[in-house]
Amino acid sequence: MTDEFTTEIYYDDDADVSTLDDETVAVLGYGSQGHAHALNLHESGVDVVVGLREGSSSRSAAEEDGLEVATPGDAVAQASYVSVLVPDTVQPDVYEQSIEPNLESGDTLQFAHGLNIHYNQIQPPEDVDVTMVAPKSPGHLVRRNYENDEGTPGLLAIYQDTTGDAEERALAYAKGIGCTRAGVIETTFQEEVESDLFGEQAVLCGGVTSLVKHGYETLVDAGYSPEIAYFECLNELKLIVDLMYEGGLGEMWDSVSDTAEYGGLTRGDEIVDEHVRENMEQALEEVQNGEFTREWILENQAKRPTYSQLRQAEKNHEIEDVGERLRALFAWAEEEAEAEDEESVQVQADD
Ligand SMILES: NC(=O)C1=CN([C@@H]2O[C@H](COP(=O)(O)OP(=O)(O)OC[C@H]3O[C@@H](n4cnc5c(N)ncnc54)[C@H](O)[C@@H]3O)[C@@H](O)[C@H]2O)C=CC1
Ligand SMILES: CC(=O)[C@](C)(O)C(=O)O
Ligand SMILES: [Mg+2]
Ligand SMILES: [Mg+2]
Repeated sequence: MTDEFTTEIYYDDDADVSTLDDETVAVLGYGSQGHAHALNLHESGVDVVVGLREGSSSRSAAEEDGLEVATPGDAVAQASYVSVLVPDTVQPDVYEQSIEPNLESGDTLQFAHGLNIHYNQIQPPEDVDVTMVAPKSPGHLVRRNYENDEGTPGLLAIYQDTTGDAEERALAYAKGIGCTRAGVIETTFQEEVESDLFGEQAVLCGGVTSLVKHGYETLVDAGYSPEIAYFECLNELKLIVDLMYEGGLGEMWDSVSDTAEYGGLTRGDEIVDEHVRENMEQALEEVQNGEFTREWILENQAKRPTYSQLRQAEKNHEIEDVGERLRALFAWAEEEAEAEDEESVQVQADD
């Protein structure tokens, strides 16, 4: 642990996976996060059982990966540590049907995102620990980083500590999935949920795809070739972000030309301007006051009409077609396609 920062950050030396030696961890769900947590914990020496419904297509993937699989209810009954890694929208049902009836006093209920606890969709009994270890990464990279002896930063929060050991056990879990290699920040469920929802909407997923599409469309509508627009606005973004990831904004500015730096510094804030900032504040407010979550819950109750439509429109965007054709011609594309095939056999998230 270090006190150089505004908040506590834990590293490998602060955690001991053997804290979980006498426990069985039930990992419910074998999707993006589920497969990564289950496999990383298993390889860290933790006793893992994966909880999946009979007939779930994830079952064969988990079994082929050498993991023990049971129904969600049986997995919870066997375990003292229950990691809830089914989609946020199904967690309340899974909780009601399979978790609650099989929870015992002193068990731990562990989440990778605090949505259902923070917005009161799951109300656990008072005699269990409720914790969160939330990797700040897509699940597939939690797995890839672990396999490459690297780590993924994560957040840790304790909502309820009845045993007195909640923190120690959550740290052991965080170490087991590889998060303490990169740093685990202590936070609250509220701070994790609000910052995570804001981040994915405004910057990571929503903001960046919108920026890419606007850039692409501006060029193509002005008569430039779709292939050039794709390389300029999508492909090269990864290369630029890699530099920021490695060395901050400064390393990126140092690597690009002075012309790019001057153009970026003068035009960037004119394009992504104060109005965008106001929109971000609005999105944050809708997260904070629960409006976004209410909308998402109702959208699911209505069987996702808006979500399905928007997903389809995104799939149909011209940039997806151009990109697919260009990526297929990358010299290393065959190797990548093979690796992806292997991964998709391993992880079938939607079943
Ligand atoms: N996707 C990501 O990279 C991240 C996800 N999280 C959080 O992790 C949790 C899990 O999210 P993902 O990994 O994206 O989920 P996912 O959508 O990849 O999970 C699918 C898995 O859940 C199982 N499943 C689906 N419906 C089920 C049901 N009714 N009963 C039992 N099992 C069911 C499927 O069989 C599959 O194994 C969520 O709380 C999410 O917010 C946190 C950080 C990043
Ligand atoms: C990958 C991640 O951390 C997200 C964007 O918060 C999520 O998938 O929910
Ligand atoms: Mg996140
Ligand atoms: Mg998220």
